[in-house]
Amino acid sequence: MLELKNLTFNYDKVPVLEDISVQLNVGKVYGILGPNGAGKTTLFEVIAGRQSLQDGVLNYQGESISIHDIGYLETVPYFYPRMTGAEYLQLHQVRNPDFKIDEWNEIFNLPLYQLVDSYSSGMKKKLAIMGMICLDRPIMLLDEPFNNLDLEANQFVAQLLRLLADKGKIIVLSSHFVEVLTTVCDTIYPLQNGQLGEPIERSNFEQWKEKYRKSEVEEAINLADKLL
Ligand SMILES: Nc1ncnc2c1ncn2[C@@H]1O[C@H](COP(=O)(O)OP(=O)(O)OP(=O)(O)O)[C@@H](O)[C@H]1O
Repeated sequence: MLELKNLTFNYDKVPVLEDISVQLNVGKVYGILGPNGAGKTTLFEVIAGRQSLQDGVLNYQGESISIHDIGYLETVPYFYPRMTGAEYLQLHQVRNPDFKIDEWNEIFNLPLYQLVDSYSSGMKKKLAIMGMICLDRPIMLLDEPFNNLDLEANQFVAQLLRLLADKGKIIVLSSHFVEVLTTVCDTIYPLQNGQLGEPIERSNFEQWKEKYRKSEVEEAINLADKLL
């Protein structure tokens, strides 16, 4: 279990995350849904150790979390310049020599012997996903994993995340797209005003989607209608 207790984070005294407590279980896919600037990336970066833990507790299986427990897919993955896709994966393979690069690439179909600089954004995303699978960490955090992926890759990655959860991972992803989250997740947590709202469970997704569409989108479109 991944446990966040009273997690609080500020950027220069501006609060972004306020007293977040949640328990996330093995074998489940969790979605974090929040508007732009809600703090999704900050939350992932604090859990992944990219931002220091200012206040609160982060435990995995009852012990203080280690960065080696976590695989983190950034919204826009960073790659060293002048590196090929194969070299990137070989670096990850040091941690998991059993990872079969060529077999996995039969699925992702990337030009692994070209420089990553020459890849499209979607290709870079696929490479970063391969890297994360290779690391094979028990907790996988994915910030907007579907951005830049084509439809087929989108569907594949969605099912892959379910498969990884079924094989014992804790998967946490963010997306702006409700439809995507409700397809993949077991539970969705809204993040707003620095706090996680009540969890929405799969059995309530349909009902919640109706309400969500009405409250958020209709309000915005009514306002736009007045302004046009
Ligand atoms: N390095 C930083 N320094 C100061 N403030 C920051 C920094 N990074 C993010 N913020 C602020 O923290 C808040 C949360 O940002 P964050 O990127 O976590 O949101 P998000 O939910 O991931 O947004 P989006 O959906 O647009 O990606 C925003 O108000 C943002 O301006």
